[in-house]
Amino acid sequence: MKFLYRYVKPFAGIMLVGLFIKTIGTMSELALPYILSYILDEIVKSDGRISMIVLWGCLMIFFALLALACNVKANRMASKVSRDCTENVRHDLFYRTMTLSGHQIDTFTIPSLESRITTDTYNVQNFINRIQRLGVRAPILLFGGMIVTLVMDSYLSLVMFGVLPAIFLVTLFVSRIGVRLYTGVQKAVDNMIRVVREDSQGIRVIKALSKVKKEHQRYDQVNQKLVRAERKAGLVMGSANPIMDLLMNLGIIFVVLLGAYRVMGRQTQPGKIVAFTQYFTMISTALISVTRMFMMYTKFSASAIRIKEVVDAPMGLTPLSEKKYPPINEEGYLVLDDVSFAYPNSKETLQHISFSLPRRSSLGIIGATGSGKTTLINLIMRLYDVDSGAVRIKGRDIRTIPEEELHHIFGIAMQNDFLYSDTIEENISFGRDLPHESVVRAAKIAQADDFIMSFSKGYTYVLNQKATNLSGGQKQRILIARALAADPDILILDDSSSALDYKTDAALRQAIARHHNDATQIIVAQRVSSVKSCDQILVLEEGKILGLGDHEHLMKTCEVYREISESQMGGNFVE
Ligand SMILES: Nc1ncnc2c1ncn2[C@@H]1O[C@H](COP(=O)(O)OP(=O)(O)OP(=O)(O)O)[C@@H](O)[C@H]1O
Repeated sequence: MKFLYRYVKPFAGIMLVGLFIKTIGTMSELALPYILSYILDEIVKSDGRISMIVLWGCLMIFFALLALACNVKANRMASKVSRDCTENVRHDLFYRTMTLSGHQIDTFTIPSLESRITTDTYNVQNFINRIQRLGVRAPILLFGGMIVTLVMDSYLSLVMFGVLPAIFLVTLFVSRIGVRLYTGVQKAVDNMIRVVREDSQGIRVIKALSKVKKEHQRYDQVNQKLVRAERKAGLVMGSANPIMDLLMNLGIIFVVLLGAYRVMGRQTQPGKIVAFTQYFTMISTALISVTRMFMMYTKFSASAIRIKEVVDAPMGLTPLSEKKYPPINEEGYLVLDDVSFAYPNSKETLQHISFSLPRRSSLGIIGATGSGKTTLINLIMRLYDVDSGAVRIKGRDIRTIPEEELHHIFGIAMQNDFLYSDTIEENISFGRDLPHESVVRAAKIAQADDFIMSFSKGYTYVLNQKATNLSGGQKQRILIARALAADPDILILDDSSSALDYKTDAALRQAIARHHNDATQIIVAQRVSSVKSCDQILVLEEGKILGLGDHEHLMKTCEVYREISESQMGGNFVE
């Protein structure tokens, strides 16, 4: 796995030390049955001097303690390596997930990205940990045990080896079935989590529409599916270990019976039989571990590939060379030049969009739902790249502007943006360490200061998850304050005042016009009243421009705009 090698490489030294310690521990374990047989067959039989028995007994205790100390130390080192190594994988994976282009996110899908960061990294951590713990121990016990027993009594060893293939085949079979069954259990768990998530998010509407009983039944169904999957897995896997124990016990019985026969014929000694039973347990346990490691490898490599796909995904939106997209000397501050765009596997969402927005002017965008308004904003912010045409700011193609620089130009509030479960202050400041005065100023302009100050804790009032302790209009005003707080050059309000009453909406627009007259504004709205005073209004329909101009111009020239306007307010607006 070349991809993981770069993450494991920095820990190669500590891993080697850990493996060396593990080797000493395992060798010590391997020595114990041999010493035992030596005590029983040689020392007890020769003169039985108690001092010698104590001496060899102490040696056994020494090896047992050495094995314990080495294994504990090596296991701790293995845990550290797997933890630190996976931390780096997770770090890179999270960073890359955050820097994927819109196209890439659509292709990977969000649930899949979530499970790559959680389940897949967990599988990788588990494997790196196990391979260090068992990767040395199991082969040494397996092959070392075989060699020692062959040296002690080759005849008995061959009998013992005869049982091993049966253990190997049963382990392989059980592990294969186990993977399949537990994948089924995992799917059932995912399903249950999905239903719980949906129901807990929609609990209010479920209650309001008296759907509690129906949702209860839906939950019961997925819950029962999970129980059935777990029962099936439990039944099959529950008999796996006893079968394995049975095979091992049968092997031991063979060894003891045959050993007894050979002891009677003076071909071997009783101490060796005792040692053989112990070696047999060691060897078969090691064999089971090796087989399971191979099965684990399949799961691990699938997860590693899924992680690699994201970490090594080509940087979708890196700045491109100005040679390819040279700056243009033009009047407009924000210019869209014949832009067309389609989402993957979809028909063209935007077609031939052009407009030029002077600095400090405002653009309203209006159109039916699904007409492409948000998509246009996504392109202006370069969350997606245009398929053809260009978006330019101050004559520079945005594809040539580094992401950090580009995104500093914008302040944006979207309709369903998220709020953290944190203080209102932090939700407005948004990790930008803005001074308190800037936060308050933004909240005042966003018409949010009054309701914030009505909370006893004011700006330190803590929001619930998903801000359920705020009304829809209050949430929108906090989001608008967030967009305003850093004094952006381009302010984008994407359907972000839809929950405000007309009066508050009008006050908000006036305050923005007064305090942010330096900013170039783009306002996406469903209400004509929200865009009426903009310098230019863009009317979109099915991704095409139907009209572009100010309110008066559009009322005369754009039938769709006139219809929307008249249907909403009979052509007149309450400000
Ligand atoms: N990530 C996406 N992948 C594929 N298609 C998408 C994606 N996002 C939006 N679309 C589609 O693109 C079209 C335009 O969507 P967009 O969100 O831009 O419309 P909108 O005018 O902002 O709508 P609304 O007013 O309802 O927010 C819709 O048909 C939508 O289904």
